[in-house]
Amino acid sequence: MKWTKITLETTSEAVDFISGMLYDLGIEGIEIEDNVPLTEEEKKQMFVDILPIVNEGDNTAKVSFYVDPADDLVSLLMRVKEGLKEISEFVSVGSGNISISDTEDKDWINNWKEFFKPFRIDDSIVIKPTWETLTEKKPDDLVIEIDPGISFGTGSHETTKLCILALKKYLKQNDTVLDAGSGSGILSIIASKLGAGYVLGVDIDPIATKSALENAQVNNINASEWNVHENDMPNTPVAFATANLIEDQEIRTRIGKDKFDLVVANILADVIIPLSGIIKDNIKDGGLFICSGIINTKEDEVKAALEKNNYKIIEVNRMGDWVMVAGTVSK
Ligand SMILES: C[S@@+](CC[C@H](N)C(=O)[O-])C[C@H]1O[C@@H](n2cnc3c(N)ncnc32)[C@H](O)[C@@H]1O
Repeated sequence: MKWTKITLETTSEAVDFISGMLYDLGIEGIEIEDNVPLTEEEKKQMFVDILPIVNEGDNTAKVSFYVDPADDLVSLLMRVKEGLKEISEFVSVGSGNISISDTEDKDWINNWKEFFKPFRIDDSIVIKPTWETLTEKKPDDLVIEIDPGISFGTGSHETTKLCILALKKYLKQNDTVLDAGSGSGILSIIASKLGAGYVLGVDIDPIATKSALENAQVNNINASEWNVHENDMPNTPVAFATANLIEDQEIRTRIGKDKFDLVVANILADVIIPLSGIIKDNIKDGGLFICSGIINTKEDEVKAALEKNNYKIIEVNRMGDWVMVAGTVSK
């Protein structure tokens, strides 16, 4: 199958905002050609879902992404242009020229693999692509093996890292966990390995739920402690779909009194804001909502939504242009 490749010509300082805007439009697998050299630390943290192609140079950049030619390209490009206009109000977007070309499926589905190498989230959590060999391992390392396929969730994106660090800090042994927008299953798997009693992953994308199941198997997650469900109502907010799943008797029994100890959602600010209100009823008194996928321009909106819904915000953490907010529920 041929894909349509869209390339935006822009500036280095606009790249993160444009990536966030495309991400808000549901576009993943973005490719960046950035003419500002990265530091060694930045290279380590680079978002592998966004392939880094780094040149020395002049502050110009190109952001490319791929769409199915059957999609409504005209509407999408109009939304991209509106997004560029909004971004240009606070940062230079350069020429903003857009070019369109065709490409083969395998070009972008597989070539990112060469950039995805084992890496550390912190001093004890290591993410390893399933096809790589780990050369340096400490005795207490928790090694998670991941093949995200074309789903989101290599662990290298700042939002995933922020969620992993929060899970490590707050998850208690035997907690019941909902991973809303589970993608490759990376957060579900880590929650399970950190001692969760039961984890339910939910994703709108059937390719993601399949990949999450495969990754759970690779990581030897006990099927009785883990489950992933497809949100088969694509136009329904994840919270409503989740509430439906919670009607499932087996799941109700597993999570106990229909409520989770912890909900983690790395989706998008625009999904998290309504989700925070709806999901609160499915979080135990004193339980925790960890949310990320929030570009920094939306931090205040998300915090206001949590406060309005009576969460007590206990932590806000930031990495690059991305934010994680954690709030406890008190009824
Ligand atoms: C940013 S990815 C996060 C993946 C993984 N949890 C991580 O942290 O790397 C967001 C995921 O949410 C899913 N998603 C978006 N909207 C959703 C909805 N309404 N219901 C369920 N999943 C949704 C997407 O398909 C995607 O896999």
